[in-house]
This record gives sequence, C-alpha cells and structure tokens, in this order.
Amino acid sequence: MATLIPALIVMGVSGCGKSSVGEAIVRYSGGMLIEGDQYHPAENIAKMSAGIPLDDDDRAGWLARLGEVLAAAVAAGEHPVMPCSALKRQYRERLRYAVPGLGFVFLELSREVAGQRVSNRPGHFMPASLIDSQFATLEPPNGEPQTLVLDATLPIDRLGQLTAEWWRHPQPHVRRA
Ligand SMILES: Nc1ncnc2c1ncn2[C@@H]1O[C@H](COP(=O)(O)OP(=O)(O)OP(=O)(O)O)[C@@H](O)[C@H]1O
Ligand SMILES: O=C(O)[C@H](O)[C@@H](O)[C@H](O)[C@H](O)CO
Repeated sequence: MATLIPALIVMGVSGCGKSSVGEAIVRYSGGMLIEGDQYHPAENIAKMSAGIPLDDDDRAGWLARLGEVLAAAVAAGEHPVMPCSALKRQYRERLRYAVPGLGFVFLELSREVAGQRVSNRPGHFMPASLIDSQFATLEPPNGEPQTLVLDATLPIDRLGQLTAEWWRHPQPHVRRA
C-alpha cells in the first residue's frame, strides 16, 4: 500500500461504529486492526461499566499506550487501523505526536442514533447513560490535518470503502458524506 498516512484512527462517540467500520476498512485496505478499547486498564472498564465517564487522567495512560502500540506496528511495516474514541483535540495531538502523519476518520452521528445503537447492543460494557458525556466531551476534528469526516449512518461496508479509497489517495481534510 503506497500511502502518506502510516496509520488510521477511527474516532467518535460510543456507538458511532468505530469497531464495525474499522473491520470494514481492514477488509478493503489490507491494513491491520488494533482495537483501542483492548488497551483500557481494568479500572477504566470498571468505571464505564458503573456508569461513570472517564476523565482526562483516566485516559492519559491509555492514550500513551495506544501511541506506543501504533508506533511499534508502523515500525514493523504494518498499516494499523485503530478504533479509538479520541474525543478531544488534545488526545488526537498526543497520538499524532506518537505517529507523525497519523490519519483520522471521524464517524459523525446524532445523539439520538448513538443512544439507540448503544441501548440495542447486548453484552457490551458501555451503558447508554454515558452517551451524554461522550457528546459533552467530543471536540469534532474540524479542519484538522489528514482527517476524513463521514456520515456514520451510511452502510458499514460503504464507510469501509470510502475510507480505504481516501487512505490510498489522501487529501488534507475531506468531508465526503
Ligand atoms: N453504519 C452503521 N449502520 C447501522 N448500524 C451500525 C453502523 N455502524 C455500527 N452500527 C451498529 O451500531 C452498534 C455500535 O457499533 P460499534 O460497536 O461498531 O460502535 P463503536 O463506535 O465501536 O462503539 P463503542 O465505542 O461503544 O465500542 C453495533 O450494534 C453496530 O452493529
Ligand atoms: O474515551 C472514552 O470515553 C472511551 O474510550 C469510550 O469511548 C469507550 O471506550 C467506548 O466508547 C466504548 O467502547
């Protein structure tokens, strides 16, 4: 894969489709999926499961670890695709520092649809009661470099295709659909 973007973060609030679309991107691009949620320490999962939103301190160690994991994968010649909420600009800057040129795909979704999706998803630690805090924390990546903004209600496969296409021929900031 010839690309200027070494790795991709699939970002957005809980329920926007980061994990589902990450899998589709990998199918269309040949990249390697690394699930960001897997690197949350047990305390973070316990907090979210109890309906308590994470704060900056809770996310700091997790983001540092994600940066290391991404950088190691890139150094090993992989093309990682990482679902990771990356809700605030300062979180994204930390990841960019770890992997210069890092790309972001922002899956944009309304509060209503996010709530419906999370309520209807069995067996996941994230309760729907945390959706409001996810939106309160979200700083959309408007105007940020190497960022693709997509309508998260498009079919998952289509989102994967659009992202893979953009990844092959990236433009600085694109709002496609
Ligand atoms: N584009 C889509 N159209 C319809 N349903 C979708 C779409 N994307 C995701 N979903 C559904 O919404 C739910 C949440 O998706 P997913 O788990 O991929 O989101 P997420 O952003 O990774 O969530 P979290 O951050 O909470 O893990 C799932 O049931 C999934 O099947
Ligand atoms: O930054 C955060 O608040 C967390 O990463 C959450 O976004 C969850 O991990 C995710 O949404 C549930 O899977």
